[in-house]
Amino acid sequence: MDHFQYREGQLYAEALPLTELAERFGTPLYVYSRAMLEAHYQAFDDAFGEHPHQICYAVKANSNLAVLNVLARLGAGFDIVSGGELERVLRAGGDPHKIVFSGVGKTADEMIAALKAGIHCFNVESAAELELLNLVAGEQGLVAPVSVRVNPDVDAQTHPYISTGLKDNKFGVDIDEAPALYQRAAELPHVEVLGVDCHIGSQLTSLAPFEDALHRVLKLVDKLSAQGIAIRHLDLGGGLGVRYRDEQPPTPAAYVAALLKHVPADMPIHIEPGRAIAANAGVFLTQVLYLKPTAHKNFAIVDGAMNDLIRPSLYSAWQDIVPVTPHSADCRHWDVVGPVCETGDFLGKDRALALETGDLLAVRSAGAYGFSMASNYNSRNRPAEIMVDGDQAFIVRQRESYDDQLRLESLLP
Ligand SMILES: Cc1ncc(COP(=O)(O)O)c(C=O)c1O
Ligand SMILES: N[C@@H](CCCC[NH3+])C(=O)O
Repeated sequence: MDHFQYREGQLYAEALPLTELAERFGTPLYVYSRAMLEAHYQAFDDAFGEHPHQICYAVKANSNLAVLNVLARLGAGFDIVSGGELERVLRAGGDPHKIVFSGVGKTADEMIAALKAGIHCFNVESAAELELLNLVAGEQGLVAPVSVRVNPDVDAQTHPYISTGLKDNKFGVDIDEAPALYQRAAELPHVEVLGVDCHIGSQLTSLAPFEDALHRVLKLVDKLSAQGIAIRHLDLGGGLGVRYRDEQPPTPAAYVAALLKHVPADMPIHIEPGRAIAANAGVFLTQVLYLKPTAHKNFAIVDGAMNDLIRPSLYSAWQDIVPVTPHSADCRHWDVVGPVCETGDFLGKDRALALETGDLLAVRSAGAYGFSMASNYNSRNRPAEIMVDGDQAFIVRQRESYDDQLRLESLLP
């Protein structure tokens, strides 16, 4: 259910009008719906039924502590890719035993922190990483639980920047080379083989690539079993897409059903959804500063920019932009652009909107890869983040101040 709905001519977040949130907290502003985060998580969890599983929310999608905490309370695990994400999960009350650690460039320090925290599994992405992990774990007097992230060479049919399961991509270990690496892992004293991991890309809108990848993973599991290496879980990654415009991604239920069709009933499955949990649970609220109609194009200059929400600039991603209080000023086509000094600074192009200066706009589907990819480019303070829960709104991250931005810098003596 969409909890960003119009009521009496105003867009609401759950039981609160967005106009009220803009007044109280200012713009630009990220607004999340707790009910939607929970419902999206629950949809995955319910879909597994009795099948043993762990949903490891991909922290990179939205790493706000309150978001992580809401999910941790539901029993979520977490997929992390850095020491910073580990720290966030721990501070948000996440269970370290439900953390999987992905990423091609884990440092020794990050490995140590994760080992000490007692994470569930390292998703190892290269032979060199496996050797370092073994060494580091040995030095700590510990054994590192591992899966090898395999690259199955499957085309995820998504934007080339967010495809990860092709031979050309930097991620994972060529699936044909995986048996040898597992053999090596089995021989190393300070790693213990737990599972196989695979993540082929993000914003997938059909099931076929997931199923292709799964077939290849299951073949590998058989091969490994013949080698005497038992696999105790499958981590099938994240990547389920969402509807930004007119995409029709499979539901979590259909996605999970497609996986379960192929996997033996006693084989635990981990998945790492990020976007499908967070994207549509958030909006990015921005206010029109100036209208600049020209002979060729109409520009609506808003107070939110590419530093706050970079997906449109980075991937030419389309996100819906809707008026918070629709009115009947004359409707034109606008490029909705920010104050940043880059031609590529836009939130949307050629949008049919009736606009007046001071209007509030909501960029939909902004809960994932929104704030988590924000920067201070042009020395702009990053926006505040608000979590709405029914008729209550909580500041879950304050708006940055100039002092916040400059705290770590200093002049020469
Ligand atoms: C290893 C890994 N797991 C999970 C995810 C989450 O992907 P998504 O947000 O598309 O579900 C990503 C990002 O693509 C990833 O790299
Ligand atoms: N950041 C990307 C997705 C990359 C997923 C991370 N592996 C997006 O906004 O769509």
